[in-house]
Amino acid sequence: MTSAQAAAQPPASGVSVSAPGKVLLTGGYLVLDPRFSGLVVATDARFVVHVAAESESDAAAAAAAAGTSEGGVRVRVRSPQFIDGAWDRTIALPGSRVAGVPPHAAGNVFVDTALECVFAVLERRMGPAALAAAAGPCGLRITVNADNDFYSQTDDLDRRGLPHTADALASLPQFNATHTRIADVKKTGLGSSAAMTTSLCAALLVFFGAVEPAAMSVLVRDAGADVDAAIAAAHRAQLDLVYRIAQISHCLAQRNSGSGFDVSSAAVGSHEYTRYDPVVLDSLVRTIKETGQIDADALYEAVERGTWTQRITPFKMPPGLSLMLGDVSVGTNTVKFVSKVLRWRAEEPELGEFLWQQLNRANTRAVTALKRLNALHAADAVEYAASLELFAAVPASHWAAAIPRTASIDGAGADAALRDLVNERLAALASGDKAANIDQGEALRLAALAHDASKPTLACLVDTLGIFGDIRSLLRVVSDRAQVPITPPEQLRLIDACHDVAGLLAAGIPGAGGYDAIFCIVVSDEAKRGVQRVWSAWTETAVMPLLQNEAKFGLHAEIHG
Ligand SMILES: Nc1ncnc2c1ncn2[C@@H]1O[C@H](COP(=O)(O)OP(=O)(O)O)[C@@H](O)[C@H]1O
Ligand SMILES: C[C@@](O)(CCOP(=O)(O)OP(=O)(O)O)CC(=O)O
Repeated sequence: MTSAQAAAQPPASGVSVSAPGKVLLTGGYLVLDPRFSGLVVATDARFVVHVAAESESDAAAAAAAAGTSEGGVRVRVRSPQFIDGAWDRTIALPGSRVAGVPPHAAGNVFVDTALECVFAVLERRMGPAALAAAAGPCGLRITVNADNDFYSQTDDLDRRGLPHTADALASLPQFNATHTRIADVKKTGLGSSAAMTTSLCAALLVFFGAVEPAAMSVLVRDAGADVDAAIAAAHRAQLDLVYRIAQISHCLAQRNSGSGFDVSSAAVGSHEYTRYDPVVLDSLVRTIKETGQIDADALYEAVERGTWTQRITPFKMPPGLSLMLGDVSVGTNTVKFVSKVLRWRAEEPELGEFLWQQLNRANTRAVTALKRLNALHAADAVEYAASLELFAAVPASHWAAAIPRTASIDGAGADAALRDLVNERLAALASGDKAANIDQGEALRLAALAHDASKPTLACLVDTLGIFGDIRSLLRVVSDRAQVPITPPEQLRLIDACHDVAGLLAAGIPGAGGYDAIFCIVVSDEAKRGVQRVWSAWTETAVMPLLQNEAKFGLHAEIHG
């Protein structure tokens, strides 16, 4: 038992824990397979979950309304941003089964599964009587709030007569009401269920003393700092406990699909993610299939003794680079996309594997280039700043035209027939693309600059621009073969238009692709404004700039009172 567990007197005014949203920049689909990894950036849009002991007067009023006050720990969950954001629950002890209680008995599968998983683990650790006592006589009140970026705000901006701009978005109240039911809200693709599940699990574990608040930020705090090794190890183990419970709970709630990169970034922030081997959940999933219920033994076994093989390597955007996300508000059905892509992989296994290997190479090169930018900045900040400035003076399409890439695969050792097939598709798909027209003198000047050995940062920036282009091209071939609109022409046209902006470094369609959003990485404020201008003038689809910045950390806890 840790010191945190021993001091299990819940804080009087409760606990707040927040977790960030995510953007998967590279590794869509590949990251479902533990052989490959993805780069996920955590955003500063956060979910905030507050857990507190229910006051006696509120509990009495609720019990009177429900006509009951008995039967396990009462938990009232509220999401005030939704017209139907109310879920009243009892959690039976012993057993930790969750049941709905009128008048708000309707379920929320992510909330219910998180409650059941956390209580089942706490029950094992603390015993049912101590857990019930720690919950207090009146039960718990849980409040869930999400930053505005998680849901499309365009309807509310229209209602208020405001334009679809970043400034107008910034003027909206925090945790803006959506005026809608939770099932009808338009999501932006930042991973609401993962951020909600992770912050909810963490807030409960902190409230009951199983995890110390300081454990939440252990990875950020301890990076390079001189900290007590034993405390750091204890905190890492506690963060790992949160991670495992959140991962299991989210996985069960979304019926076993998904690589878990979204829960992982909600827990620890931006990183390169290689998924856990799903075998760790086999026995739990099997018992659920057999009985329709979560088996507490199998759950406890997976949490406390399971072999979790995920690899998490923290990542930070290089200095001076900003991530932008344009919400296109149409939406992608990720589960449907994933099942179609996997079906195609089974139909064309050799081509599929070949493309996965090519994509993996391009994804790895993208991450290596971004990491190299960090290293170049550390080595010579003056050269770095000067190169950023040179790069930002020229439209991305001009750099691309001056340093042309063939977008073809030349890999020695690659299967020649597969290589020819992919190269043919790459060429055919690119044949209608708009090419930038720059005069030869300008092309020569830019090429000389990009190859100037005294400007390694500039060379790396130009290379990064090309690598993200290669990723889009390869995803286009996957999209074409699998017949899944991962790279829809509308989105590619928008990305093309963004390449007219000076200072655009990279662009793509995050995660599963499709119609959720596009991302851009820019190297200057002027470039940010340039991209925003392209988005606001875009008439083919509405593009809403989200208030995107990289999160500085994953989970974060605050204790009240
Ligand atoms: N503010 C919230 N309060 C409670 N539950 C939420 C909230 N936002 C999202 N959720 C849960 O997450 C679900 C949406 O998850 P999902 O469709 O997987 O979208 P996403 O890709 O954003 O995670 C909702 O149906 C609900 O169960
Ligand atoms: C296809 C994927 O590899 C990436 C999906 O990324 P998104 O960011 O599109 O995810 P959602 O928020 O669930 O829609 C599936 C996965 O890894 O889970």
